[in-house]
Amino acid sequence: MLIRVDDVYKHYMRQQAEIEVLRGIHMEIAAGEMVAIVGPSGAGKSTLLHLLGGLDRPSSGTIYYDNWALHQFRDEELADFRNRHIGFVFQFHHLLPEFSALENAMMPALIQQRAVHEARRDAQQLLGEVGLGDRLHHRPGELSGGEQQRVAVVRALVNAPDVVLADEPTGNLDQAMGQSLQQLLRRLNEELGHTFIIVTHDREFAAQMDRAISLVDGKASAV
Ligand SMILES: Nc1ncnc2c1ncn2[C@@H]1O[C@H](COP(=O)(O)OP(=O)(O)OP(=O)(O)O)[C@@H](O)[C@H]1O
Repeated sequence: MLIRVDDVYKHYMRQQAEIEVLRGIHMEIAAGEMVAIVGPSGAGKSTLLHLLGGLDRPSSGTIYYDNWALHQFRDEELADFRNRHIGFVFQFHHLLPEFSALENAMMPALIQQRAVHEARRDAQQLLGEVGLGDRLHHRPGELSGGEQQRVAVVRALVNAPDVVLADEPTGNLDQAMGQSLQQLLRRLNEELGHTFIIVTHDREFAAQMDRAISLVDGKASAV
């Protein structure tokens, strides 16, 4: 699925003053690409990722997924679109503490009202692929940070989304765990062919991807 961002602006109101965070973003991302979004703190990287994921709406401009313009969807349609086509991985993985790794990973499939046995099969297979085949019934509190982050990656992939959006997925991991997660994301991109858009401060990680887009002063440019 081709993603096209056309002249997107985003401003926030703060203490009655308008701050313009994104000022006319243009970009295109092809199916299967793995793209880094880099830029200084406060540049609007997370803001852009939220807009791409339909978690928030631009102040003006349009985001297209193939021929669908996100702004044409009503809120509930957007939520459904998100659940079908987009997987999210955040820095703090937001796993549900009362549920096992397997149950957490199945959650988006159950929300999509897929059959429980299918959800379980897909989540279990992906957990095996990320090396957690023997951790299925552990709760998040019984897993290491890197293991929790891998569960969050599986949860993002379980509905076979077209696009995976990740916001600093390695941000709270130590170096070794961060690197192993980077390699895992790269391998999943190559093997499964999902499009990955990843906000990262890590230059080495950005350099491993197909390309990087830099956000500075509210505008995007190729690195
Ligand atoms: N909901 C909001 N209301 C008001 N201002 C906001 C809101 N969300 C973000 N901002 C502001 O927009 C700017 C961009 O924030 P954003 O989180 O997108 O930056 P970032 O590039 O992801 O930064 P970092 O690398 O530090 O995470 C910041 O100045 C931030 O304070």
